[in-house]
Amino acid sequence: MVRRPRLDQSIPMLAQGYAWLPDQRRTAGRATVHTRLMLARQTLGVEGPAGARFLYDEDHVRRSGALPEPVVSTLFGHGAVHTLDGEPHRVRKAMFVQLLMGEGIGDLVDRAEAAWDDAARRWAGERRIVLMDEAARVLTRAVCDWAAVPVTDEEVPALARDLTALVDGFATGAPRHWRARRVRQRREAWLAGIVEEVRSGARTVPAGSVLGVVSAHRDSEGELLEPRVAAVEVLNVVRPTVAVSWFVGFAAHALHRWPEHRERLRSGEPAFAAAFAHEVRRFYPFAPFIGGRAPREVQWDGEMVPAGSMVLLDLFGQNHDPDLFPEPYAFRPERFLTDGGSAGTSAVRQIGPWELVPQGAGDPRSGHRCPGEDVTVALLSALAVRLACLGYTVPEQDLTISLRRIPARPASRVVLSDVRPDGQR
Ligand code: HEM
Repeated sequence: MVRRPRLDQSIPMLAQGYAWLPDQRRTAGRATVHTRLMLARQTLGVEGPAGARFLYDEDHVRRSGALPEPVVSTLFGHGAVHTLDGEPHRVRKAMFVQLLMGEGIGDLVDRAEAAWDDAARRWAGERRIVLMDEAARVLTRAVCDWAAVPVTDEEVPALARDLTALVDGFATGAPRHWRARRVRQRREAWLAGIVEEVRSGARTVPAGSVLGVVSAHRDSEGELLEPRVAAVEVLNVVRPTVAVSWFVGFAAHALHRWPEHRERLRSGEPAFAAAFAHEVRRFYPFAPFIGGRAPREVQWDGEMVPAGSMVLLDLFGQNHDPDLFPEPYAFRPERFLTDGGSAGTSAVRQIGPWELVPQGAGDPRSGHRCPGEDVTVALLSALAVRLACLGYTVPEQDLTISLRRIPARPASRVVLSDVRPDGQR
């Protein structure tokens, strides 16, 4: 039996960030911990493949009405796929799977590479650049073109800032939270207007594009989505794609700390680039945990979980579980390769659905696992290779990554100077 705290732990959770659940597990000496969140609601923290399986079973945990209002009003949007269960979720999720898990993502990657190459020529003329901001612009340009969201080159920097703000403000009471709420109101209204233009025929979009598919999507009742909800779902493609800029920042951090990986990335060996992307996603803190609410009393790990309790899966904790990833605090892309990672002969090893969980666990087609994982790995692999091929200097700056800040990032957002697209360092 694990000790159950009486007081709400929301403030310690926000103060400790990614270390909050791992610390509680260390104190309790076991993988399952009890705590209280969201006005003292009983909360169970789980970790590991069995805990993940438990959470992804809809008999045990439901999402509808469970996600905290501040997260829905900033990161996901009201009515988002993240907040649905059962048949409504299945129908909406199929739309995302169709858009994000097929061959179309090659086109998105090509656009991102072209936008990066354009930007890199400009960086060469500048005294210094902030890499995470630049990567957000590159990704905004690419994903808006790919998704058929109409944005001019002049509008890209402001949109990139807004999309970054939506990601940056979900887990804090600081001003960046209130900015994210305002941005969401404004950008949803803008995109809802565009959806209405598509539906009325005033705007034409390529068949199969994100904007076209979401505008025409019918829910489990056969109804079109309200324009505002359609806008939420277009943002749920565009916003997280731009969030890959966090991983680009972490990739630069890794290349700075462990420059021995640069040469192999530069060689363009696809398996190594993918393994590097997986290790960046595993090693660095980004999505802290996921959760939902128990619809009825359930049992887990010898613990009674009352109806209405929150259940959280510790994503950061599981990605650093030594039973799954030996020496979890060593940055080793080779852990994701066959043949111990020997150059030229290795491929990416099979990764179990409940093992590596930076973007959730299980099957993205049937559960809530992120449908954008293929997009993330493809974009991150491509941009990490380009980053490794770039010549630059890393000037004096604060590259520390605080585990207390959610979402974490290098404090300086990675400043580069003397950038040379030719790759001479
Ligand atoms: C930037 C890196 C990304 C991270 C760290 C990330 C992380 C996550 C996490 C943790 C979830 C929740 C899983 C769950 O609740 O079980 C999720 C869901 C989702 N992600 Fe991502 N994601 C990323 C990129 C993307 C991209 C690039 C897209 C789309 C292009 C995307 C679209 C979605 C959608 C639509 C959902 C909701 C799935 C559902 O509820 O069924 N994500 N993501």
